[in-house]
Amino acid sequence: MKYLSKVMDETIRMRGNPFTMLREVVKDTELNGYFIPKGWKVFMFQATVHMDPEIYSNPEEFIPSRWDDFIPKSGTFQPFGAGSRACPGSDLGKLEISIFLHYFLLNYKFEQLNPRSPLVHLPSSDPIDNCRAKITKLR
Ligand code: HEM
Repeated sequence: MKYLSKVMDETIRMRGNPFTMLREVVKDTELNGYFIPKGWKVFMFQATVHMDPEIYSNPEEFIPSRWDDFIPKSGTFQPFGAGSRACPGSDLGKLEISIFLHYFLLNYKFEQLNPRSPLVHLPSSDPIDNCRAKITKLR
C-alpha cells in the first residue's frame, strides 16, 4: 500500500483532474511585478507547479520513488487545490483510486494499443488516442 500511495501521488502530480482553478482577487495585489486589480479573475495552472523542474526533477518522467521520504513544501503539490475551497473529497478520492487499482491490477491485464501515441498537452498531457487499450480478465 505504501508504494501504491506513491503511484497515486505521482499520477495526480502529472495528470491532475482539473487543469486549472479559478479565484477572484479580493483586493488590489502586486505579485512578482504584476499588478492584479481587485475583482479580476485569476487562473492557477497546477501543471506550472507540478511540472516545475526546480521542484520535481525530470518532471516529465513518471517516478513514484520520488515520493520516498519527500514531503512537498506548502503550495508545491496541489492536486486537490488549496485554501478554504480545497477539495473536501481528497481522502475519499484517494481511497476510491486505491480500491479500484487493487482489484484492477489483481484481476485484469492492461495493454495499451499505441504505446508510442503522441501526446496533447492542453488541457493536460494525454495520449492523442485517449489511451486506447485492450483489457483482459485474468481469471
Ligand atoms: C482524485 C480525485 C479528486 C481530485 C483530483 C479532486 C480535485 C479537486 C480540486 C482541484 C478542487 C478545487 C479546489 C480549489 O479550488 O482549491 C476540488 C473541489 C471540490 N471537490 Fe474534489 N477532487 C477529487 C475527488 C472528489 C470527491 C471524491 C469528492 C466528493 C465525494 C469531491 C468533492 C469536491 C467538492 C464538493 C469541491 C468544491 C469545494 C469548494 O468549492 O469549497 N472531490 N476537487
